[in-house]
Amino acid sequence: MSETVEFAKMNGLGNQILVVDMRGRKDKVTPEAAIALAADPLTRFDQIMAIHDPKVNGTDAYIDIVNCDGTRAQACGNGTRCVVQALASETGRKSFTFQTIAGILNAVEHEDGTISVDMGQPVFEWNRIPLSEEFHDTSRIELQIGPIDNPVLHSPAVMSMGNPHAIFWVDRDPMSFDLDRFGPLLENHPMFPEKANITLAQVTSPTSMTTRTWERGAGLTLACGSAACSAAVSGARTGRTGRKVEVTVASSPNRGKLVIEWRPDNHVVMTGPAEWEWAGTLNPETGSFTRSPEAGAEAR
Ligand SMILES: N[C@@H](CCC[C@H](N)C(=O)O)C(=O)O
Repeated sequence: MSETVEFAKMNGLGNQILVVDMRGRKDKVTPEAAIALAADPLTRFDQIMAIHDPKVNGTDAYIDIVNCDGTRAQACGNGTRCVVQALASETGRKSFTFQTIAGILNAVEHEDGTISVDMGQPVFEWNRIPLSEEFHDTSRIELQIGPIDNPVLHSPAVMSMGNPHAIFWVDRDPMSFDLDRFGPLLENHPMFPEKANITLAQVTSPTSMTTRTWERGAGLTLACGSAACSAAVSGARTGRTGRKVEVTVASSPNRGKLVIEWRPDNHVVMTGPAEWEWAGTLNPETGSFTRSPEAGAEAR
């Protein structure tokens, strides 16, 4: 049985995150542990952000991202902000460089407590998203759901922000769609050999939009940062918005906001909050856990 590690229950705009400290160890959080933690109402989460020792010079940590169904993800914007806040409060430092499966990310905590993460460069090539069918123009591909002559959702923009995303532009509040019905069908559509995160996005002005996401491996979450980045890129790419937008995440508590800028150097920078909730220890092999008494053990 492996020894326990410390973790923090956090959230990024309501996206439920467990930040797990795996530094100094060779093992990983197992899919079985993730599924067990996700099944307990107290530790129910969307993503685990497991902090490992750095693997390459010039980085502060390797981040292993695990969805609540036990699968691995290449990117998690909201979770990355949580990692920054956790490490900033531990070390007093303000800027960090992380490695994930998708590459190197730089992040900084600002004086007001908000955190900016450079999410890297969007990828539009069909075979790198990946799609199962060749499309030269991925700003609008042929894909629809609902009646053939009157589809409910159609012609998404597709891209990789490290992880695969499909953005369906809609003309009313994304909360008014049955995303819990269409999300699983689209996530698992044969067009996406590695599945996809499915987002509904509505333009509200040249500098603002509203989003709601069905996440690959996690389902309906309250917020998805990489989806907000993808929607912002798609908005600018198709001329719907400028390159810097305020994204209202419709499903998040109080319709929280992220600022997303697709910079001239092609990098996408996401800025928003992160919130610490409580701490505990867990077994990364089994998922058994204990909430630390000073953080309110009465709840367990
Ligand atoms: N919540 C995340 C995205 C998490 C990963 C996603 N479910 C996937 O499998 O690609 C975010 O804030 O970006």
